[in-house]
Amino acid sequence: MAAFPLNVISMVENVLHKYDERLDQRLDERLSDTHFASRKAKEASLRRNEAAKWLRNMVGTVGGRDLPAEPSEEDFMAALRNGIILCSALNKIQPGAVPKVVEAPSDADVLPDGKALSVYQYFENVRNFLVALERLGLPTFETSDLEQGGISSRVVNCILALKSYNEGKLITNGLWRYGGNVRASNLIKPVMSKDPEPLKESFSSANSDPSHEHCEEVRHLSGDPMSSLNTLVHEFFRDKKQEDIPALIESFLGKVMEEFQNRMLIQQETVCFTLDFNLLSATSCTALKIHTYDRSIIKMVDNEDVEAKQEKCDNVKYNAGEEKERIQLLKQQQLVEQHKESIQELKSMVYQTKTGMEFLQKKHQEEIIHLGKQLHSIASAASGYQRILEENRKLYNQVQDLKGNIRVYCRVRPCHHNQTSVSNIDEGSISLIIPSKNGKDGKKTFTFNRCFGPNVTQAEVFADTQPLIRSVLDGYNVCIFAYGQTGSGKTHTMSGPNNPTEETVGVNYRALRDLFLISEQRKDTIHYDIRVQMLEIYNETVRDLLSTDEIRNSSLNGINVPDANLVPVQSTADVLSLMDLGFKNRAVSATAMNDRSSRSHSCLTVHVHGKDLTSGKTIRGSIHLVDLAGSERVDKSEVTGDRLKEAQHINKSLAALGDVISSLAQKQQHIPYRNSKLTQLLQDSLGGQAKTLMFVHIAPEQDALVESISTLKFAERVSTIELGAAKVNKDSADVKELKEQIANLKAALAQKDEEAEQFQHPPSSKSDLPVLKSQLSSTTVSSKSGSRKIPRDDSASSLEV
Ligand SMILES: Nc1ncnc2c1ncn2[C@@H]1O[C@H](COP(=O)(O)OP(=O)(O)OP(=O)(O)O)[C@@H](O)[C@H]1O
Repeated sequence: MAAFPLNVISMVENVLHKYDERLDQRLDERLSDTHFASRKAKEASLRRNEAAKWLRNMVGTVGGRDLPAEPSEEDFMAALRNGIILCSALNKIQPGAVPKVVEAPSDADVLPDGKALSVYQYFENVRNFLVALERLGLPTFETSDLEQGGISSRVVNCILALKSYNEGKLITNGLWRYGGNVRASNLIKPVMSKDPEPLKESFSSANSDPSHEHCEEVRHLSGDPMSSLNTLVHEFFRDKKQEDIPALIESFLGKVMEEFQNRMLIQQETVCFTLDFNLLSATSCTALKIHTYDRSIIKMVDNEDVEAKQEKCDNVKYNAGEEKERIQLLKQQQLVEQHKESIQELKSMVYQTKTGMEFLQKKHQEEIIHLGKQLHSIASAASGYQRILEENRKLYNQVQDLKGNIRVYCRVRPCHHNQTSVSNIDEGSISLIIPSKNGKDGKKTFTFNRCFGPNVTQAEVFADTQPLIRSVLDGYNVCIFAYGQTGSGKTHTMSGPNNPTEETVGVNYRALRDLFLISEQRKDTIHYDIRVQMLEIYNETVRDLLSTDEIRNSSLNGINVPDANLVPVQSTADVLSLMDLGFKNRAVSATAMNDRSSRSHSCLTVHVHGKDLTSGKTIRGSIHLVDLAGSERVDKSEVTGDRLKEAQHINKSLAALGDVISSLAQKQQHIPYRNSKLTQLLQDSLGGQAKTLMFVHIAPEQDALVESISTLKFAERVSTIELGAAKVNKDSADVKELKEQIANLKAALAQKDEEAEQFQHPPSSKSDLPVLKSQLSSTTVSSKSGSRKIPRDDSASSLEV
């Protein structure tokens, strides 16, 4: 039984070691992170350095080789591998512990195969060292731990235990006990045994160990600190039966493990607490060390002197200071790590934001392109809308053409002073402000085919008139006349201002220019004969403005003034010089209201006779460009005498025009064309199958409001007149042939007349001739002028000039 204790201790250590490993493993699992691993490695290197330092102090240079102060794990193991340093250190502490140390060979002794000697040394020295340690009850290690891949921490633990043993020996003067409460290092790291065999095997091996008695003996002799535990165990098992021992050991170990668990729990809690402050293993070790040292010191107080205690305290404080520095360093490192992590996070946020921005930019670009496309389609839809509006207007005009209504365009000249009576003008309507006595101004709106404001140019006004000019060359009768009170802009529209420029020239000039342009374009297919007539109606008398001589009354041209001069023209310039002549002849006199006011109605008529060069068909068209005299209120114009008479005539003729228009509007049977020369002149254009356009003019000044309203009312009535669809004045080939036959007959008849006159003096049958002449008179073509008289409706009797 006496042989058991050592092996029991060893077994206890094995069990504790296993248990400790399990605890470590659990802790490692809980604390498994890279920081912990690195700190563990640091801790191991510190411990290794501590062991190396102590060995250097103890043995100095061995075999000419110096152990490095801070060796790497590999260097450390290599230095200890031959066991010389270890044995030397142990012999210094416990002289003779290793009786024979195989020294390192000198260079000369080195065998060619140096490895063989090295293995021998290693085996002998290390084995002896471990046996000696075992005898001292100190933790040992496996010989293989000194090899590469061995557990170096066991070796370090062993050396540090030896160091503690030495220190304890010094302090307690040889009474230091390894193990029990005072074995500080055991609390930090439980002692490792070289032999973790199962319990039963340990027993049997312990039983068969022949050296146990010797060990016991040595322990007693050397004052071995294990002796008390051994004695205790020995005493405990002395009276026990052999077969009960395993059960007893197990119960004993159970108690030991319970105690160990409690201690480990404290360690674990300390580690966890330290973890909470992110100061992992270093702090826990430090805390445990301090705690252990403190406990050691407290225990030592009873037996040790104050000096030793003080030294220990200093040691502890020094260690604590070092640990504090280390903790601070770790804290800083951790802060740096945290900052690095934050920077990393920020970087990833910046990257994400950048990516987001790029995505948004891309999306915005796509949206802009999409919007651009939409805008484009809206713009084209808008232009399409404008085009449709324009087409609508044209269609409306075409409908008007088909219905034969007189087209009415309203034009407002610029206001001569600030107060205007016109509130609004848009494309088809004009609104006038109607002041009322109660201060609430009213508004009256009039609708026409087109309305032109004060800023509309001459070209824009003519643009809507242009298609009518083409119609003249296609064989239609067209009448454009300007109506409005005196000074409202009639002459400006029809002729332009005094000394007109290319931009300001009026409808007359533009119409004629177009006529010549189109006739020139068609000259290869149609030959046009264009003649101009210029008349005025002054005080109910029709005057030929193109004749300075007496006006002949001989030509019959299918117009209402057959005897007026019809002057052939080749170009616009010809027409302009004729117009000059006509204006000079026109009766113009100054009035208080408008010093350019013409006191007569003027009418420029262009007759077009076209002959198709291939078919021989002929067409006749004409255009009347009429500038009516201005209506005026006699009382307002302050005229007397002749001027009063002129004004009365003008008003009378305009009233007659109004009557004709209202009769036409009411579709009456009898239309009073004959009531004035003006209505007679315009008869074809008002009631016939012509295309008629009236420019109604408004003076926007407020004092002209009454005239403006009556003018616009009159114009509205005019716009309702249906003329019937316009017809082309075309002669068919048959009619043409008949006309030629008539001409031939006429010539033959004239010839016969002459012959008869020659043979019969005085002719007895002369009375027949007038009858024949009268029968033919309506179809006679003047050989001088080349014009013809077309049979006419009774109501459209010719005007006398
Ligand atoms: N649209 C316009 N733009 C600029 N000036 C204009 C316009 N219409 C008329 N005027 C000017 O107003 C004045 C009167 O115009 P205009 O002589 O044409 O009137 P009118 O109706 O012919 O007069 P009257 O009936 O007495 O002959 C002229 O000086 C003319 O230049």
